[in-house]
Amino acid sequence: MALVTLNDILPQAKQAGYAVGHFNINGLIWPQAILEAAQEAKAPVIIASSDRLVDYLGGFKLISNMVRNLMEVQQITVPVVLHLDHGQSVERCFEAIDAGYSSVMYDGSHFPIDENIKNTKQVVDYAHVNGVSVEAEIGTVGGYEDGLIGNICYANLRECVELVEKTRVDALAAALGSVHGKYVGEPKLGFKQMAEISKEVEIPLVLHGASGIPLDQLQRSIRLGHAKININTEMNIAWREALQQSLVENPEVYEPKKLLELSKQAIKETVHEKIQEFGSSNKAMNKVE
Ligand SMILES: O=C(O)C[C@@H](O)[C@H](O)C(=O)COP(=O)(O)O
Ligand SMILES: [Zn+2]
Repeated sequence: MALVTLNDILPQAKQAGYAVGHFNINGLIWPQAILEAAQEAKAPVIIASSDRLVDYLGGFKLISNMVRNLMEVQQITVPVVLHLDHGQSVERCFEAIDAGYSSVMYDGSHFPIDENIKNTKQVVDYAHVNGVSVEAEIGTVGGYEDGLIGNICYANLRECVELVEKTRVDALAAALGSVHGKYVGEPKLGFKQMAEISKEVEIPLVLHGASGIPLDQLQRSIRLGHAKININTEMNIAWREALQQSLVENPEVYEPKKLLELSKQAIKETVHEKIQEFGSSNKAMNKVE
């Protein structure tokens, strides 16, 4: 199956009350594990490369070819989106589109709203002509974002409505108290503001920094319009713990493939767990009406 866009999978997820998992890649075993889990669970899936890691991973073209080739080799039949996460400039989004990504996020959240809207609109115009979907961001997710440490800054309702109307973006990440990386203490999402934004903004919402958010808060966010949920940290913690176990248990082994097998399984198990939590298993066959 060819890559699909957010528009092929998020509207029906929102309507039916589940969310599609967005999983970041940090090396070859991540897309392998994510695709295996999604295929086994019969779940649509979003494979994302964060802009801050694109060059480290070999560049847009390599990532695009890698994901397409893995889909062929692994005989993947579930819908897969290849998405640029936290695109750092309009030009970087154009590069990802030219390299074959089926979706991009332009992260203009650190700009004043007028500039965020102007830049997001440029990305949307180019993306839509090329059949690619676009996610935008308003407000600041706490923790590590876009290569910078940010303090939480809630999305403003009026700005969300204005950005969506003026740019015709396909999905909106409205910062509402979530944090990238590990939470210190219990996550507390702003459900009052979430309900207000969800009422006024018709397009699917995106939850960043979802690692560590308890199931009840995830499910409440899904009921309030979140159809895309981003996970990176939980996969990486599972990877690290399994790698450490492999190294301790096999002091004589130096073949990377053997040492990495357990950590690949750990990534896969995390993706399986999240797919169950988000309610997207067995949703791969839903077609866009
Ligand atoms: O780490 C990145 O660059 C990607 C993340 O920002 C991703 O967009 C995300 O929101 C995942 O959050 P996490 O699970 O809390 O790492
Ligand atoms: Zn994020």
